Amino acid sequence: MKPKRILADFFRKTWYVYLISIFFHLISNAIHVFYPKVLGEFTDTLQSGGLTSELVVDYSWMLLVIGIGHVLFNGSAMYLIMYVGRRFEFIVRRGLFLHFTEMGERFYSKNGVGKLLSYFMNDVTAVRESISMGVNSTANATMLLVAAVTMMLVSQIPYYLILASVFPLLLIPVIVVYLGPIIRRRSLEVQESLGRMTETAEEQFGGIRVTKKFAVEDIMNERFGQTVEKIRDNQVRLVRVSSFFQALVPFLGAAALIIALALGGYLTITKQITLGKFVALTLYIRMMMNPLQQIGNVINTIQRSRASLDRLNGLLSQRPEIVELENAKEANFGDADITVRNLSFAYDPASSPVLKNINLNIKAGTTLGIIGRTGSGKTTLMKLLLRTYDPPPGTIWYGETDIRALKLESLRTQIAYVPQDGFLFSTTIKENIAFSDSTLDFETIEAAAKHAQIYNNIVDLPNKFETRLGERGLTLSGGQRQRTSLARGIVKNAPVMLLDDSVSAVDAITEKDIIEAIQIDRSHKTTIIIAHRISAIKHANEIIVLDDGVIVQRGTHSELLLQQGLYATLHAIQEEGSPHATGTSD
Ligand SMILES: Nc1ncnc2c1ncn2[C@@H]1O[C@H](COP(=O)(O)OP(=O)(O)OP(=O)(O)O)[C@@H](O)[C@H]1O
Repeated sequence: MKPKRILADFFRKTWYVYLISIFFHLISNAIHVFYPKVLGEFTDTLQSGGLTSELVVDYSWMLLVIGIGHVLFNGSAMYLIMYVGRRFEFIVRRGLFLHFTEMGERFYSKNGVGKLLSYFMNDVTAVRESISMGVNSTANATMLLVAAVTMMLVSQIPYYLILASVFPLLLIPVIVVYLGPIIRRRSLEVQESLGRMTETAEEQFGGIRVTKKFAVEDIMNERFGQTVEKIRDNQVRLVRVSSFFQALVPFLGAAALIIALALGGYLTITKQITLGKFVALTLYIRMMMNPLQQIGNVINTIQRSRASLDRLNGLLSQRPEIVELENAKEANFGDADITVRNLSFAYDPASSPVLKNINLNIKAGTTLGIIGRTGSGKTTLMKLLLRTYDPPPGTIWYGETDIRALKLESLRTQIAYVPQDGFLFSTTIKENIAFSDSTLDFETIEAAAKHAQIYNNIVDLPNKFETRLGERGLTLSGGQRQRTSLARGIVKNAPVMLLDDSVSAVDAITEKDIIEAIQIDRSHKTTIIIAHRISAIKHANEIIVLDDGVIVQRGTHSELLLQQGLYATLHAIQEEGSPHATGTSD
């Protein structure tokens, strides 16, 4: 896979805007460099006593035209460059977002939200600034420098005088080669510490309620303070070297001016050059100082933004780990059994497997219950059935097709997945429920809310289904959120439904109502239910008990109760006081 080169791609699309802008800069500078020449001629005319009031008016007009022409073309050139700079931001941010949506769970486990936000904010802005300012100032400054040197040459100022005056400026490239990599390295450190700060801030805002409840604000402040201090330290290291560089450039410009004044002054006094040429020379050298300063800034900014550009290119070059086959098939789960064959899976090849040799056959239209201790691999199995992680080839089959041969989008539209902590968006409850299909009619949404036992809570809210979550602090309780998320899964009416401990936050009576509703709703559709409470799965056609990644028991509720094992133990604990607690079964 070719590494991503966002800047090259962008320039390929927008080169003509830059060309027009550079052309405008060219005209603007071509006009501007007449300024010292006109003033030099004016000085000579004044010195020779030939200055008349008509000539004063003519010179004034010339200077006015030079001024207006310069401003007009320079302004237009700047506008164009700024405009494409903003387009760059827009295109890259959109591209980044698209890229993020393609990345899998493993990517998000490794990269925190804060770090990803910092790519969006800091890095994109750094690159945009450098290309806007960089192109503008470099084009402007280079042309002005070339034009100023050319004008000096054609103004019959002696070459040795020009060479001696501009000599200090020739040292700039040498300094750039030496300091550039140092600035780049330190900028990378700054960007990385900024990323860490955003990450910490995001985490701390997310966990602020826990922080307050544990009254550990001081510890959190201290932790956040450390990330900010790290930024400060890195910034200071960067500023030290970049300020030195920025100061050095005008210093060399000033040295050039001193040589021009001393040597040019001597030649003027000894009548080897005219006063007009001396004035023009000093004005040209002065004129070169601004562009030199600009070039100094630009080089500085470019070095810094190269660190950001490398980060962005590196990020965009990462491929999603779950890749669809070229000839991937549409999923059609209407009457497809789900088969799991010899499935073993580890999140990290270096660590021990989380699932070991799992074998299952879930007949189309039946219900499978999964129970097991925490950390036994239940959610991992769900994730593999959804292919949010890639199972080994040939281990999970929908009908006759290996899951890896299915189109990802069609696989996931055929499955309704309801996680334990379903995320709700800051939009209306109706939109949250109809998340998979915004065209759903209201009756369907209402029916799903009723099945999920959340309907009565919703109609009690100020705007019922149109109530916006998050607005004016309106939030739902944990159980209400879970049931809304369940309604979102039910409304999808998918051939396969995966409920991952989706009724854990409701009371026993509500759970019973929900399970009954789901049983009716999905009587001929495949449903897999993970639960910690036996009451949520005991109706299933088959129940498996997972322990440390292994299926240790399987059967129906009554079959499992007859076996001595984890299931009966769990049942006894949950039904304390019932006959199972004393070791008998029903
Ligand atoms: N993204 C991940 N990367 C690495 N290890 C993981 C990841 N997700 C889960 N694990 C590990 O895999 C094991 C099984 O986790 P899993 O979430 O499947 O268990 P579970 O049975 O669903 O647990 P619970 O009942 O608590 O939800 C655990 O040891 C967990 O630490």
